[in-house]
Amino acid sequence: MGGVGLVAKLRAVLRVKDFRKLWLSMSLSSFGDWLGLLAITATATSLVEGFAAANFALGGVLLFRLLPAIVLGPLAGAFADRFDRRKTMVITDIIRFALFASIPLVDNLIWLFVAQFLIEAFSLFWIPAKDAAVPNMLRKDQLEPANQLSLVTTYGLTPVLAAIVFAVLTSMGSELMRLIPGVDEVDLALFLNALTFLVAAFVIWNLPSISGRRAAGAIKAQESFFGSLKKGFSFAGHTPLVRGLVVGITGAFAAAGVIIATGQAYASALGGGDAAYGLLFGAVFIGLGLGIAIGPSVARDLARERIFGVAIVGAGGMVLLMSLTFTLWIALLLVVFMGFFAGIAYLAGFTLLGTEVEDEIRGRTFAIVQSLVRAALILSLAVVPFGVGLIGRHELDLGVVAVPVTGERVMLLVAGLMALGVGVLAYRQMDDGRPVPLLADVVTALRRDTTARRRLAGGGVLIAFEGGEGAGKSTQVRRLQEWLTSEGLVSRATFEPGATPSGAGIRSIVLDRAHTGIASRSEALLYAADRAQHVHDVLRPALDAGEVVITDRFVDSSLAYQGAGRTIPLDDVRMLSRWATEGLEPDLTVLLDLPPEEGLSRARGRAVADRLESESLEFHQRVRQTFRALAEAAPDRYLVLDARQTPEEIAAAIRVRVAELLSGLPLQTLPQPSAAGARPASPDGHAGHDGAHGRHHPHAQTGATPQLHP
Ligand SMILES: Nc1ncnc2c1ncn2[C@@H]1O[C@H](COP(=O)(O)OP(=O)(O)OP(=O)(O)O)[C@@H](O)[C@H]1O
Ligand SMILES: Cc1cn([C@H]2C[C@H](O)[C@@H](COP(=O)(O)O)O2)c(=O)[nH]c1=O
Repeated sequence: MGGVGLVAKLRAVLRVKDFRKLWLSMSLSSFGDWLGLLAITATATSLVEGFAAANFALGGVLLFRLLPAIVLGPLAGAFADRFDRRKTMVITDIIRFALFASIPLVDNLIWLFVAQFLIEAFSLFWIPAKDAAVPNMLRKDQLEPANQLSLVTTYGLTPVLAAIVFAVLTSMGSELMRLIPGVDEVDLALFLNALTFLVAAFVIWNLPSISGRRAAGAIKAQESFFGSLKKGFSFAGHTPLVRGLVVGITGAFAAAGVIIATGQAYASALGGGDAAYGLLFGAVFIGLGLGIAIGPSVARDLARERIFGVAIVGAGGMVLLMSLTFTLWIALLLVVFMGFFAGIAYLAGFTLLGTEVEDEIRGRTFAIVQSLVRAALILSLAVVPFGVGLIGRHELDLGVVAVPVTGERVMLLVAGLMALGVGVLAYRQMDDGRPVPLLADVVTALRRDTTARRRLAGGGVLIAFEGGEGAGKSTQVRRLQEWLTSEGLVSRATFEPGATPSGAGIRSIVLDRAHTGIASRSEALLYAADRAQHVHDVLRPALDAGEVVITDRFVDSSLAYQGAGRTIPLDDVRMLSRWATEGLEPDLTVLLDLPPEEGLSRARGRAVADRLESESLEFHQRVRQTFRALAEAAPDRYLVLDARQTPEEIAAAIRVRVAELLSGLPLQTLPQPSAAGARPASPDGHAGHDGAHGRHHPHAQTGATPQLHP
């Protein structure tokens, strides 16, 4: 029942009808875009003669693609925030259809540049409108899988599909000319591309939800266009989270520009030619794809604000190592990792922009990021080749070895350092001051240690006492609570079954010997129902308040009694308990181990045997063996004690282990430890507890655990 798999999440996202339609039309446009890029670059080079001219034409196409964003990007964002997003998208799609279709019809390089510039300019209005609309169609938790789907489609699937279609069209070349006179494969690709925009316009027209509140006229233009533009910049500059995202994404793209610009020189320095360059290029995409696809499940519940900075630092580290690498396969590995971290950062940044920025200003924020990203790319692509040329190729003689110092390596080193710097800067800007140290946060997230994560985040500490009948659990729970109180910590003692009003009813059903014939499964369900209520009413609230919570029995009792005792498969009982507790696990389980004969005789000396105590000795032996097996399987989380020792000896051993567990954690502390007396025991012999009331100590405060004296 653990985490929901990615496939299930994607399915859930695709079940949202409007998002599904938008995603399909986005995929179609993206396919058209890639096909168009291939066709346009082919057209550009075919319209001129000679190697230099072809390269100039190619560079011109890319420059005209990136250039408009710098000037028009922020304007487009303000537009997306002020006007009906659906109409903006439909109109820009129709214009892009006309512009793409005009390229083969006009068949001229200047017009190709102009059309390319205009297409890019209109795309700038389409993208923030779409980016800002998507978060309104989905729940917050669905945005990450939705972004995963969109990014993998745009950068993984559609370019490959477009390349295949283009290759097929190219191979059909002359056939095609015969079939449609005057139309070659490049023309056809461009016409096809144009058509995808027309289809997208039609689909989007039929998606009123894209307009959001704008369609209802809820958003009135109270400020001037330039006023709203200024507000967008001021928001991005003054909101720490957005500022961190902008700095991080821009810096990361500047570093990416350096890698693109040095790629060929780096590949040849590694002793490879075009093939090595191709491999390095492919490795980036493999890494990116992996980062986007599996990054969230690796990072799990690490806060996205933290993942973002950490991933940029990770990518920077990889680039830094690349600059020092002389072996192709190591470089390839580093590039995959670099892409992996970059993919994680991109997805986290994109998702945060969608979830954390209000709809009202989202379009402008996306647009500012877009513009800065493109500006950073252009700047890197323009400046880096100069730097590489200027530095040239040298050798640094270190006596034992001569180290080559080359332009591309120095540039990569600079890019790596720059990424490290912006990663740290972004992390500092975006960190919301959570008390968990970064390393512990990352390690516990990677280990999926949810219990340690709760503890570290000030979410209290849960200690469970387990063992057979009469093992001395209630005695030790009471002693531990008294000691914690004397040490100045707010603690709560509770028990299962029966600590809540409904639980008390369940307790009397399951333990009353008059209730014969309760089926094993219904017994398991009754204990699970008691536990669910206990977690909801008592354990969770107390933990959320940062208390040390001690429970006399928890999940292990169900595993031992209903699992081993009643012979219900352990996995079924485990699943049921996990569902009832929503995955809550103790930080420490103290197992008081005692031969059942001895425990039963102690218990019988106390009161008449209840329904469970009256079970056979074999039943209780199976219970004991299961408790022990559970403890053996996870020794870090258990303290197993021989319950034949004196109560004092047992209590002392427990105090030592608990002191170790609590050391340095942020917990609720009592202002004056001596003033707080121990709580009285409840009438049924269990240590005192606040039960369902969930009261918190009136003068308690959260702070680091004081020095404990076990
Ligand atoms: N270490 C010990 N040695 C001998 N007797 C003990 C010890 N600890 C507790 N006892 C006694 O054993 C009896 C059962 O103790 P306690 O109620 O603490 O056990 P328990 O594990 O909570 O039992 P149950 O699960 O049946 O409620 C009590 O009479 C108690 O005084
Ligand atoms: C939580 C839990 C308990 N049991 C059994 C174990 C004992 O026989 C009783 C509880 O009695 P106690 O005096 O309060 O210890 O219930 C169980 O079978 N399954 C469980 O999940």
